[in-house]
Amino acid sequence: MELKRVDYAVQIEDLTVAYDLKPVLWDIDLNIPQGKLMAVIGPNGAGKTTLIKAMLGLLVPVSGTVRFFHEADNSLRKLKNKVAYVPQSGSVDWDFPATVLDIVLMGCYGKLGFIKRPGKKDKDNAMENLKKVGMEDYALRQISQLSGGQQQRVFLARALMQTADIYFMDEPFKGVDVQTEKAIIALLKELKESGKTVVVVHHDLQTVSEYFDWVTLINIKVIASGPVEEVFHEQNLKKAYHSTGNLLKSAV
Ligand SMILES: Nc1ncnc2c1ncn2[C@@H]1O[C@H](COP(=O)(O)OP(=O)(O)OP(=O)(O)O)[C@@H](O)[C@H]1O
Repeated sequence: MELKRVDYAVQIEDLTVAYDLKPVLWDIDLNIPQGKLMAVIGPNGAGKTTLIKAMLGLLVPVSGTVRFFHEADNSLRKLKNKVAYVPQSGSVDWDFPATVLDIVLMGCYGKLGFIKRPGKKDKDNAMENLKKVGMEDYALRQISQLSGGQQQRVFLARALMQTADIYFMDEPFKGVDVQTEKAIIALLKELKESGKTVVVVHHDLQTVSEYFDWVTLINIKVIASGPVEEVFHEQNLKKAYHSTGNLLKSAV
């Protein structure tokens, strides 16, 4: 029987990351197949944000390799149009003068190069993406004058400008209301349906089965990774969260 070749968006091998010599990710081996909508879950301080940053090359690991789309050259220069990143809201200092529209238009700099200015088509596209996240009425508002949840939606619109192949989102539902959360997950599912890979740091265990088709549980090490219906169960959750209680209530 011929084995089907799996196309991976990300392949991580032997990844160890430390801050001040203290390892916070230890010997991570992880493959993320293309076209999955994947949650990264684990307790506070488990290394979820660090994992995303290490994948993106924003941190220098102690050891290990990260490969995107089976490419040998993983320099950010090569990948900048393929990878989009929505950082945690609150992790960016917005104390500089820029409108919501300016921020969203930054999403197409990779495509434009640094010299070309965005034109009418880019602006129309930016407005379209602001509409998708319900923020079109705020286009000319200063970014510093938005709530955390609204800023998060603007980040998302900016990521959508990038038409990347893989999207990394660090807690996109943090500080957003239920309606916005539903709108964002509908968008992420749309991205997945169009063949994109979406990796989301997520905290709400009760919504994992509803939102995602793939999940990685981490706590310094990878506890489990795979289809939600196979690996998202009480036993793995207890290992990841060092818990003895029922973490899932009636979620699964
Ligand atoms: N810049 C840093 N310098 C030193 N230690 C850090 C730094 N950033 C994170 N850490 C530590 O590394 C560990 C992993 O942090 P990380 O932010 O990746 O966890 P997380 O799983 O995303 O947590 P949370 O769910 O609380 O956001 C934590 O113990 C944290 O205190």
